[in-house]
Amino acid sequence: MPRAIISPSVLASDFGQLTAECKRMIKGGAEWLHMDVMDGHFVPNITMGAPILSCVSKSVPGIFMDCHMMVAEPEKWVNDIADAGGSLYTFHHEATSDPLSLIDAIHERKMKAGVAISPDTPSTAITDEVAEAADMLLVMTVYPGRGGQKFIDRCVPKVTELRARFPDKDIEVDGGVGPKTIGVCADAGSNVIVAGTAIFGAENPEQVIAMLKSTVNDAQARIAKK
Ligand SMILES: O=C(CO)[C@@H](O)[C@H](O)COP(=O)(O)O
Repeated sequence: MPRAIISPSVLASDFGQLTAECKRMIKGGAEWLHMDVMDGHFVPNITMGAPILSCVSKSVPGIFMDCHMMVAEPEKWVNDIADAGGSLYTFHHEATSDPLSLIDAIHERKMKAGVAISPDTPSTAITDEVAEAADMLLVMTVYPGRGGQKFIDRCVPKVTELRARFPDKDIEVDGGVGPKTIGVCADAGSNVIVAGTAIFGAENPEQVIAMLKSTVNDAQARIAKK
């Protein structure tokens, strides 16, 4: 049964705050830290790249960096992100023509490989071969590009479809996920939860992390009994 993993999407305005928030989230129960890498091409924004991630991994020992590569040429950054200490390298299905070779390249550098689909990409775009080679599938529940957007409900059936096809795979949801939307995500079968605004905007982030986690674990137990 896939276990609940909470991966806060770290929001920070400087490096000191970034590392402090990562440490606070780990202390507060987060297993992973979701690092949004945006290149200004695949998405309009530019965020951080390998040099920042390298500093984070050195400053936060033991961190699991869940690197979400919102980039136009995901093949280009595998070595840099691996050298920077990336743990999971998730690329967008829409950004590559050869996902299997990319997954091999990611595994060669000892990172886990994730495949993301944007809201307009159907779950069937992820073939059985690609899903089986990958360690995680990411269903975006907003258009990639920035935090704080409204959860798109019509993306949820894609989680259900992928969970039915791949009962043991880690399935991540990302975008507008929080206490109001976790129920449908968990019931659909997602077990890796990314949340930015819902965690960082809360008075008590630890409570939100615990609530997200218990909702997923309860849903997974129900799904396993069916
Ligand atoms: O990558 C993205 C959006 O592009 C997400 O990781 C968001 O940054 C998550 O933030 P919230 O939607 O939870 O505020």
